[in-house]
Amino acid sequence: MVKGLKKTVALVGMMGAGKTAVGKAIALSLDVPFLDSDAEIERAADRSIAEIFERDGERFFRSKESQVITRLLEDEQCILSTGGGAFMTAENRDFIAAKGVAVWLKADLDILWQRVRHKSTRPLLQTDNPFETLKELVEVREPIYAKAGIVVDAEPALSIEQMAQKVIAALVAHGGIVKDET
Ligand SMILES: Nc1ncnc2c1ncn2[C@@H]1O[C@H](COP(=O)(O)OP(=O)(O)OP(=O)(O)O)[C@@H](O)[C@H]1O
Ligand SMILES: O=C(O)C1=C[C@@H](O)[C@@H](O)[C@H](O)C1
Ligand SMILES: [Mg+2]
Repeated sequence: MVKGLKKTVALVGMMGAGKTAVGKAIALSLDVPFLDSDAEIERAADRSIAEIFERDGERFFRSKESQVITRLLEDEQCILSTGGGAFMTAENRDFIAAKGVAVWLKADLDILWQRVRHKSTRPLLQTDNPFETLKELVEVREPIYAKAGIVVDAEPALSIEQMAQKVIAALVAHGGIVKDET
């Protein structure tokens, strides 16, 4: 049985990659806490991400995001799902590497688009051509996500639970992250 964590696992990757959905399933399976930086920011501000972007702007959101990630990485080991843009900031990447390990859930543009196209909760995609915006974000961000210590490919055929088990297998293969690897 694989249970417990020696260090916090920060899931990084694009909107729709499954950081939140798969992160919850990983935490349940490992019997560790699950935290989501987007949800923590919304809770602290008592407003949705869309409202925060609209009223206070992206800069304000990014500064809250860094604060929340710093705080959560100081707490008990957990599965930490980050927002899609969090890993773009060097300070966030350095802090994640110092306190835990980053896992990039790597999903291709088609999968991402299928998952985000009907949702209006992602302010960065409120453009005239959201598919093109998503494509541009993927192109700019992929080389930076690639700095994560572990990369797990999201195959379209895999369910949330199957993806969770694939990530856990990658954590075990890496060594030094999960507690009981027997
Ligand atoms: N492996 C999967 N199989 C089927 N559906 C999935 C899978 N992974 C995620 N989904 C679905 O895709 C949608 C987006 O996933 P999720 O919210 O977890 O993405 P995210 O990476 O947290 O995005 P964001 O950066 O915007 O928070 C959700 O509806 C989720 O249920
Ligand atoms: O990719 C991004 O920059 C974002 C992703 C979401 O998780 C939220 O953090 C927000 O919508 C910004
Ligand atoms: Mg999420």
